[in-house]
Amino acid sequence: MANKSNIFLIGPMGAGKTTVGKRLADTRGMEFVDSDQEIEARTGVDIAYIFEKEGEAGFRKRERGIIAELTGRQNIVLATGGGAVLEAENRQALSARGFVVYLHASVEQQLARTARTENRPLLQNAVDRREVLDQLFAFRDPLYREIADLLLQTDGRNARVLARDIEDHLERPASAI
Ligand SMILES: Nc1ncnc2c1ncn2[C@@H]1O[C@H](COP(=O)(O)OP(=O)(O)OP(=O)(O)O)[C@@H](O)[C@H]1O
Ligand SMILES: O=C(O)C1=C[C@@H](O)[C@@H](O)[C@H](O)C1
Ligand SMILES: [Mg+2]
Repeated sequence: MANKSNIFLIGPMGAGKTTVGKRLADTRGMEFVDSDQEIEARTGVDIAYIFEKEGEAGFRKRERGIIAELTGRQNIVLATGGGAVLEAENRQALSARGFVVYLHASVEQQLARTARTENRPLLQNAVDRREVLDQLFAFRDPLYREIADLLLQTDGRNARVLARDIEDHLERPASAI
């Protein structure tokens, strides 16, 4: 049976997974974990460096290990990386072990919120960031939807309101979710 004591946030870069996740964990008194930050803390280097040394494949392997471990915990709010849903193994673990919230954002909004590219090597050297975000989104949106228990549009909505929306959904009787 799904462990609904965990809340897993998925969605593209700039959807607000880290920002909303922290806020939600604070208000619910839950532990907040971010898979990107966890990978950096454990390796002692940043994501861009891992991409540079090991390629995207190396990063995905580390991400898979972290997601397998973190989804085994209880009572956490987990903000995942934008590409976590690419791996079938991650999708399976996320959907089986928690309540999955897809934070949706239009490419326009993603673009505005990802001006800082340090932790986003896929955007760092892009000639056309919009085109990259467009392509990633076209491929990944169905994967996010596949495992989402709840989809929230984030365009023009602030993190406080979004965290409260998630809270409201969780307070509803299971049959209404
Ligand atoms: N709902 C929101 N409204 C306005 N700004 C936001 C909102 N959510 C996040 N932001 C801002 O957008 C930027 C990206 O947010 P955040 O890092 O939380 O995204 P993310 O989904 O975790 O991205 P990534 O997949 O790259 O980790 C931050 O500067 C954050 O302050
Ligand atoms: O969308 C992606 O593939 C990524 C998003 C970030 O959260 C990081 O996990 C990394 O930059 C890759
Ligand atoms: Mg994040």
